[in-house]
Amino acid sequence: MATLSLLSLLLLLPLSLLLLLPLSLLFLLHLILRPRPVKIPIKDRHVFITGGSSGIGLAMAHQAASQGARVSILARGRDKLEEAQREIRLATGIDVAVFSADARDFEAVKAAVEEAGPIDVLVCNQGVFVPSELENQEMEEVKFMIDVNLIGTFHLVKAALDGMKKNRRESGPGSIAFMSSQAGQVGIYGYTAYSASKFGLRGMAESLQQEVIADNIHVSLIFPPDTETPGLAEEEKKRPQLTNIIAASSGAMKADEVAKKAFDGIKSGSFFVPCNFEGILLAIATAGLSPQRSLWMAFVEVIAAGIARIAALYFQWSWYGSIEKWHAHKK
Ligand SMILES: NC(=O)C1=CN([C@@H]2O[C@H](COP(=O)(O)OP(=O)(O)OC[C@H]3O[C@@H](n4cnc5c(N)ncnc54)[C@H](OP(=O)(O)O)[C@@H]3O)[C@@H](O)[C@H]2O)C=CC1
Ligand SMILES: CCCCCCCCCCCCCCCC(=O)[C@@H](N)CO
Repeated sequence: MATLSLLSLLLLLPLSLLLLLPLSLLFLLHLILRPRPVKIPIKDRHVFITGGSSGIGLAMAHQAASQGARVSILARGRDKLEEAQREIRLATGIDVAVFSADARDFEAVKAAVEEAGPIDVLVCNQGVFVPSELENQEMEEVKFMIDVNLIGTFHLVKAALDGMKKNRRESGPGSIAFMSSQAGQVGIYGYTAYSASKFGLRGMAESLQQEVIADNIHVSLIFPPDTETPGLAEEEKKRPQLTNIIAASSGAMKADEVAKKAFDGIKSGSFFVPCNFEGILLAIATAGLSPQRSLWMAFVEVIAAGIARIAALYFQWSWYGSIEKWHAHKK
């Protein structure tokens, strides 16, 4: 009898410890996770999407309209805006409002945002990408990417925030989403300026979330891989071969799929919004001091941190291998 209970104790003890460890970790995380979970509805709300006349932004405008949102889209080109409007009307029977403005022009952005009316969900998706080694890129192109992708997003937030904060109590939680890129999580050959503009969005998003949380506004950062859009088709004409090789580490997606992931992330109030499997790995590997609302994701981040670092080092090994081979081949 005594030996039996000793035996069961010997077996049960490590077993219960094994269970207790993850359970107490989950409990601890449950206590400390901030900001708290939130749900952000789309239906009957004003969704304002920049770069909504093409690619990912257009796919998001489609989806928002068919989910019953009031949609506004902003871009520079009038023709593409009107074409997008026709296309969405044809597919959903819904009219989106269109605004022609350059995100680099603060006054123009302010005028458009004011005319559109208070925003519930702001999607800053406008973006330009001209891949090149920095050595072969003029400063003009560097500034172009920083201006449109990063400063343009500042313009939008500055223009929209006041209206978004007002009426937040009546109309429920609001969202500000930034379209980053997987190149905003890891530096990629040929993307010195583009990656800098997208990494900048992360610093902006982390700080902004702290500033607007008390106003019930929730920030999302979306990280798509290569996505089939008119923009990518243009980009591919001049992409350095090494950029192609390294970017192929993550599978390409369709604009519709990215738009769907983006809205799922926005609706669940997720701070990081990865779009594919590699994106989930990247999100875990680059979690850093980012806010996390999901208990499950926080748990995975803690448990997988070491493994994720090994995976990251493996990718660096493989990329530097490609770079070495490329230079050897050139000689
Ligand atoms: N496609 C991809 O592989 C990936 C894209 N992304 C990001 O997703 C976003 C959308 O990309 P994608 O759909 O491919 O791009 P597209 O080139 O297909 O569309 C870009 C949109 O942004 C608008 N835009 C560009 N410059 C400005 C500006 N200065 N002011 C206002 N609007 C502007 C364009 O309209 P107009 O030119 O008329 O102004 C267009 O509506 C970008 O931020 C991009 O960096 C992230 C990862 C991968
Ligand atoms: C730890 C595990 C890591 C997992 C895999 C890492 C894969 C990284 C691939 C990065 C691809 C970048 C594509 C940028 C697309 C883009 O923004 C341009 N098309 C311009 O629009």
